[in-house]
Amino acid sequence: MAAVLRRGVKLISSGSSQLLSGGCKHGRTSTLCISSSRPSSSKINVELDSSTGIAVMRFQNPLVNSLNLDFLTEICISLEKLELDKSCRGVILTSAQPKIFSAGLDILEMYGKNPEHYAAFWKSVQEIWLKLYGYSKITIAAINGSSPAGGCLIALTADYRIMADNPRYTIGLNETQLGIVAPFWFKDTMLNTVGHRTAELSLQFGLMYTPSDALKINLVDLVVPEEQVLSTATETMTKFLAIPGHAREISKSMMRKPVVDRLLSCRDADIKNFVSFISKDSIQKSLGQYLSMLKQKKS
Ligand SMILES: CCCCCCCCC/C=C/C(=O)SCCNC(=O)CCNC(=O)[C@H](O)C(C)(C)COP(=O)(O)OP(=O)(O)OC[C@H]1O[C@@H](n2cnc3c(N)ncnc32)[C@H](O)[C@@H]1OP(=O)(O)O
Repeated sequence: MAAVLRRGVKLISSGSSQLLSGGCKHGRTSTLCISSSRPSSSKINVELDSSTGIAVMRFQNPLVNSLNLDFLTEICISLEKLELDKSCRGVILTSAQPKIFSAGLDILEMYGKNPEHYAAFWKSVQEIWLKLYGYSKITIAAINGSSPAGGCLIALTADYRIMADNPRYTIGLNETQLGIVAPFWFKDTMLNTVGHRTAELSLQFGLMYTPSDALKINLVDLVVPEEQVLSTATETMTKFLAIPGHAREISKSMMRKPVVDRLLSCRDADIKNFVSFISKDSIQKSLGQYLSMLKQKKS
């Protein structure tokens, strides 16, 4: 998978992404950059500081980092590469888009399409969750904007969540507000983070929380001024990295594996369930109304 381009520079190419080691310099540290072979179309940017082993993965899928099939696939491929790369010890997930961490699943992937498309899309949603929730390396979400539904799920898979202290930003699993239902593995991820009662209320009402409220229910671990989100994430990563890696990794797996295994044991059934649910006329109608509401909000 890796090809040596010149001394200290390696290229790993898969799909639309390339991984260059030692190819860029940022300040005093040499970094490893992943960018698209067609830079203008890349939906993520990854920089790995080879001196610390910390990678920063920035989501850059305009306008709002909505998670469509291509974007999910690109994130997954990059995560896989980083997981295989021995020089990477942890990944910080953040956004390059202003004010938005991720708008969640791209509603257009779930609206007005055929069952084959819904199945392929849902498989990629499963894939990203399985990859992130079961990720062997440390992940920290540097939440520098709003993060509804699938965006919240991505943040929830991280080992630690740091959110920008801006009351305009909200985070939560708001699926019921769209007339849809967070599947059991979204629910389990929430439950394992905030506890049963809070998850139950949160899911039924589709609650979105401001950073300070999210902190109160442990949906995020830390709220810091916006300009400090990334530096705090790096400091926190350093603390994680001080723990013997093998022991930390086994502890993480012990907490998460049963939940991961639960989805692994019924992936096909879960896809069938999603396709049948999302194809219902009533659900399509709800999604259509929600999309119109989003558009009207502007006018
Ligand atoms: C039984 C179980 C079985 C399984 C049952 C099924 C389970 C499904 C689980 C679903 C999980 C999800 O993530 S569902 C997705 C939930 N996501 C949301 O509800 C987010 C909705 N969006 C927002 O709240 C806002 O857009 C927000 C992200 C905060 C940004 O606000 P802004 O004012 O900055 O920007 P806006 O003007 O609103 O948005 C900019 C443009 O992006 C579009 N846009 C915004 N969010 C979008 C999205 N998620 N998908 C597509 N497009 C989106 C808008 O329509 C605009 O399009 P133009 O007008 O064309 O420019």
